[in-house]
Amino acid sequence: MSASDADILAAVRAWFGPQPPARLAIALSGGGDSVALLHILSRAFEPRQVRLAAATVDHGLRADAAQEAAAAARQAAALGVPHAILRWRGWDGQGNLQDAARTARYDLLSDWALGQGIGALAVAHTADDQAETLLMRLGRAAGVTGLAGIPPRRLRGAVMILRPLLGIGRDDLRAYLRRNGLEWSEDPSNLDTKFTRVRAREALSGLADLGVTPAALTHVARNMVRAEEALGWAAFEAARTAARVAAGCVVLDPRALRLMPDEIARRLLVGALAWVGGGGYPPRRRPVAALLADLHRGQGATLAGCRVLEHRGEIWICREVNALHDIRVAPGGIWDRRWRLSGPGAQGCEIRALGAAGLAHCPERAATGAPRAALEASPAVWREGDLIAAPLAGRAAGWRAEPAEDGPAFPATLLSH
Ligand SMILES: Nc1ncnc2c1ncn2[C@@H]1O[C@H](COP(=O)(O)OP(=O)(O)OP(=O)(O)O)[C@@H](O)[C@H]1O
Repeated sequence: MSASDADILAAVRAWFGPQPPARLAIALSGGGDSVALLHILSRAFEPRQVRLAAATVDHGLRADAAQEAAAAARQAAALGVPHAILRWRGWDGQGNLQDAARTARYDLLSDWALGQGIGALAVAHTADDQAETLLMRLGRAAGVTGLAGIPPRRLRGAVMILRPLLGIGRDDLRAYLRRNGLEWSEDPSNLDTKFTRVRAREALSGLADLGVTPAALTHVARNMVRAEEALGWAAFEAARTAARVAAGCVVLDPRALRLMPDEIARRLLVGALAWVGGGGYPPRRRPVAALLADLHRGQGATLAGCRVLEHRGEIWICREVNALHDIRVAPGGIWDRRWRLSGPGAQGCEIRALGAAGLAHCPERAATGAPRAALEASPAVWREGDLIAAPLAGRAAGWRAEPAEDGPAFPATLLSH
C-alpha cells in the first residue's frame, strides 16, 4: 500500500523540523520526483511560513529540453511559485558530459538562489536514488563513508542543498502525482542501460525478495551515517593526543599512530593530507594504506600534494614544494588557500614558496624545529630575486604569516558533519 498524501506531507514536515527555512529554492527538472517535491512543499507549509521559488536548468542537450522547461514553469505558476529558466550552453566537449552538466546545474541553481537571497536549495532525490547509489558504491568496494550514501543536507559553497524526499520511495511519489492529477516529463535517459544507475535500478528490482529494498538500503545509509560520525569523533579524539600543528604542517606521534586502530590512523592521515594539501578529493584507500605501511617502516612518501616524512622521531605532513611553483600572490592576498602574509615595505613584493634557494638564506631555520621540506614549502616574501622575509623559517623581518582559511582548523576537520 502506498503512502497517503497526509503521510507524505507529515514526513516532509518532520524532515524540516520545527524551524523550516523562511525561503526555499526548489530544483525543478520537470521530472516526476521534482514535480512532486514542488507540490508537496507548497502544501506542507503556509506560503507565509516558507516562501518558495523554483528554477529549471535547460541544458540544451535534448530536443525537448525547452518545452520541458516551459512545462515546469507552468507547473510552478499553477501553484503561485515564482519560477526561472536557467540556460546552460557551456559544454566545451571535454570530459564526461553527465558530470559537466551536473556541476553546471548545481552552479547555475546555487547562483540563482543566492541572487534571490535564498541560501537553501531543495533537490528531489528519493529513497530509490539512495538505494541505487549504495548498490553502485558496493560495486566499487566502498567503506563506511561511501555507504553513508547521498547526504540529506550538504553545504555546497554558500548554499545548503536539502533532500527532503530522501526517505520516500519513488513509487509513493508516483502514486502521489497520479492522485493529485499532476503531469511530469519522463527523461528518456532514465531507461538507457548504458548508464550504471539505470542498470542498478533494474538490478534492485530483482533483489526485493531478499529484502534488499530502497527502504532497507536507506536504513543502511542512516546506520552508516551514525558509524561515520562515531569514527570521525574517534579520529578527532586520537588527533588531540597524537597530532599537533606546526609551521602549517600536521605533526604526528608515530608510536601513537601504530597503536591506534587502522581505520582511525587512516582517517587521521587522510584528514591531515586534506588539510595540508587542500586537494578537492581525498586520496584513495590503497595509496593511503601504502603510506601507512611505509610510515610504520619508518619511510616517507609524497601523496595528495603533501610530503610525508620522519623528522626527529615524529611524522611531519608538509605541503609539497613542487606543487607550489606557480602559486604567487601580492602581499595581503591568500597564498595556497592557507596563508596571508603582511608586513612593512610591501611595495613591489610577491609571496611565493621559500624553496631550497630561499632556505639557504635563513640561518635562523634550525630554531624552528621544522624539517627542511616543511620550510621550503612555506610562504616567503620576495622582491624580484631577493628574499625579504620568511616568517615561518625564522626570518620574520617584521612580517607575519597568518592562517587565512575561514574553515575549521585541524583536527576539527576530522569530525563528520
Ligand atoms: N535540469 C534540471 N533543472 C533543475 N533541477 C534539476 C535538473 N535536473 C535535475 N535536477 C534536480 O536534481 C534532482 C536529481 O536529479 P538527477 O538524479 O538527474 O541528478 P543528479 O543530481 O545529477 O544526481 P545523479 O548523481 O543521480 O545523476 C532532481 O530531482 C531535481 O531536483
